[in-house]
Amino acid sequence: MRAEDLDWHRFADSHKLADALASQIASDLNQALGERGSASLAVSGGSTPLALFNALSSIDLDWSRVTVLPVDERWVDEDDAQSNSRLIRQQLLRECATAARFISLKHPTSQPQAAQEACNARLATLEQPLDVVVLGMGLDGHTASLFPDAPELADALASTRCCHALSPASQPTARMSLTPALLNAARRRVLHIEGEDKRQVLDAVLADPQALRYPIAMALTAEAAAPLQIYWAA
Ligand SMILES: O=C1O[C@H](COP(=O)(O)O)[C@@H](O)[C@H](O)[C@H]1O
Repeated sequence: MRAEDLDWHRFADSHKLADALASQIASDLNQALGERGSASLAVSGGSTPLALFNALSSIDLDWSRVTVLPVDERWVDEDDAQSNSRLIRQQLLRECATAARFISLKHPTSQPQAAQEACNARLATLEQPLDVVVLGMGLDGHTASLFPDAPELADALASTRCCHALSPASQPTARMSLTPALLNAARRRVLHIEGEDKRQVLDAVLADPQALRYPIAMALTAEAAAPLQIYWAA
């Protein structure tokens, strides 16, 4: 696959991107509510989605029938500044979106490996496939918490379950990540990246799409349920 074969949505800045992506997500969620009575949205953590969360939280839809969950979690307390759950609760589940149901990946175990069964059981209550998945990407090519230097990466990529625990050597905390099996089955799949440096990483991935070196390559598979849309801002 080449960069020009992907479904690119390019924006001059993060705010224009956030407004456009929030409108598309709201439209997808409304369609799901109309067709199935409920909707689901899996979002990334980190710093990139802040403007998106802000734009989405001000959109009026029936959030009480929407389930929101993180695509990954850092194994810290949910009130820790590093917690993706905390970020989503504080920045997305407010204003119009306060009523959304939230599914956390965090469990009270010291390591995520001990919570993998319980986390998979919790996720099994979700209606599948997910309606919308918004992935991010790090400069090392990781997406969700599928890190290139995690010993569990190959197992997570091959898993048929919903989530997998990983311990990336580069990260201060272990992680829980949704798996490609769940992420790639979504009705809408978006990769939200910003900056020239991340665009160059994506170019490198396309030139050498080995999933273990660049875990984001798992999202570029032709076997996914929907094409991957790239939302990029300079
Ligand atoms: O650690 C994480 O990093 C990625 C990328 O984060 P960003 O700060 O570069 O936007 C993120 O997508 C993931 O959810 C998060 O846990």
